[in-house]
Amino acid sequence: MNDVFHGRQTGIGRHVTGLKTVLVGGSVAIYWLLKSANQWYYVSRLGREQYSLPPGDMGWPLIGNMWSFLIAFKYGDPDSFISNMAARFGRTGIYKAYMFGSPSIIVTLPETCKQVLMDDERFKSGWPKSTNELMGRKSFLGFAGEEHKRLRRLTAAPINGHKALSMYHEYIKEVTINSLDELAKTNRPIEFLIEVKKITFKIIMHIFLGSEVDPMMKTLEEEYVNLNNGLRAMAINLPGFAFYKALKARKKLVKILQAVVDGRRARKSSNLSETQKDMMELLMDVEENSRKLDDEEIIDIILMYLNAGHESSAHATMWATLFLQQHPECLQKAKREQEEIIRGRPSTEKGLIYKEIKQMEYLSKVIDETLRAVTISLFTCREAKTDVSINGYTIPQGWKVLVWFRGVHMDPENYPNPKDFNPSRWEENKYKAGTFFPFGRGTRLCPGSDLAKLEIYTFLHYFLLDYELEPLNPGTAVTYLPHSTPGDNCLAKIKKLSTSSSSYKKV
Ligand code: HEM
Repeated sequence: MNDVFHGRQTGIGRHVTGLKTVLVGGSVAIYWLLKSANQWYYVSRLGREQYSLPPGDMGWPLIGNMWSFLIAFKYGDPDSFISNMAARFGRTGIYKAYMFGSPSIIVTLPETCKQVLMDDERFKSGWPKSTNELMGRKSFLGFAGEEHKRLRRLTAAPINGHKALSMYHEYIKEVTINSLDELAKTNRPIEFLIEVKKITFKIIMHIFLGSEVDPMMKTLEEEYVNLNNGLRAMAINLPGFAFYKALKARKKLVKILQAVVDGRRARKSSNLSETQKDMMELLMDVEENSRKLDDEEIIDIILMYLNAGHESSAHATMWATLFLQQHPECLQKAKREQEEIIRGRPSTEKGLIYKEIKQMEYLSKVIDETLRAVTISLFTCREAKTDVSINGYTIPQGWKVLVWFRGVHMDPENYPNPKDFNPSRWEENKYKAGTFFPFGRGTRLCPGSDLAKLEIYTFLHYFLLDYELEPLNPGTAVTYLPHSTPGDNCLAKIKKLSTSSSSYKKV
């Protein structure tokens, strides 16, 4: 009996084991099929080129590698996204992946990044359609070749060079001094990042639109927040989604800017001298080969510049201040340098002189180290115009190329102990040349880099001499998307030092 029972049980057991094997085998097969589907779909149709693709893994259907990307950047160590690829596929510095809805090649070695950024013959801008839609079809973000060059030439000159920058410097000082004074007077906790954003927004508005939009500053700022949120969201144009809100914000911003253009055209000729003209005025005056820029061009270019020109500078300024607060020995060194500058200043001068910035050797290392450690633009995006061979690997035509600046800046081969904030790594002969890309490279090199640095130097000069940052939640977790940001936006008190020494007058 026992044997019969036992025998029957063994029979059922065999069935169960068989079923289990089928289920496990089936799951493995489904897992394998799903895991290979993307790779199979995008790679197999390349023909012979597939055999020279870089190593990598194209992730799951539709989402590709976005899970690993989001998990690393939202819940773990952001740099594990690239270091895991290096661990799995070797330190080739070039990997195939599927990112942001496109088959992509990620490049992380300095030489490879440079090769891509410097080659306009074979690569073009690769931002998704949604980004171009939000920035405007006539902003030059999506343009290539001669048209890109022309619009760059027209717009980069007025915000670069000694003459333009020394003129803007006066306004930057005024806004910085007054804003810091007000922040210290509130004597209550403020979100430091948000307050710095207000400063950089005011500055960029002034440079591009003069004082005309001052009464609308708050509305413009709010609409820019919505526009920015949409730039990093899925392009779903349905109520409730960030992209939908961003398109609405764009419409409002265009309406405001159009009203400014109309007002100026109605006033016909302004009496402003060339140096007093803001960017809108300059763009309205441009005439090349008897062709003037139309309203849509002027508005899209300004809209793009205003967007690119305030958030990034604000993050850099906030992080430099916070890093110094967290590293007292660097803070003291930076402070001593500013005090030294003041001591050498003629008594007739009341505030920071533009040319004194050249004397801020240590502060320049602090700023470079901040730009490296934070890498405000994580990556940029290009698209291969044709099949391109790099380091023996093929980048197929039409694939996106993600130039992963953060990967370069956080690679211990380029920067030992990359997570440490260490301005002294920028001392002569200590760093590896060609490994620093805070503002990109090539024809799309950031046209606002000098202006951004001027804002940061000016802010730090006054801050170091006269103020102290007291974060209320030191050690608060950092979020990494879209930019590295303290979770509490750096909730802090700004205190005026009793030894305040900048010798400025409130403007
Ligand atoms: C710390 C602050 C800033 C950082 C880290 C930064 C970073 C960058 C980077 C990496 C690029 C190159 C993108 C590419 O290669 O595709 C870029 C482009 C650009 N930046 Fe900046 N930027 C900053 C401030 C500014 C400011 C203040 C302005 C405006 C006055 C500005 C305007 C632009 C524009 C218009 C482009 C597009 C250039 C083109 O496509 O030709 N940026 N920026």
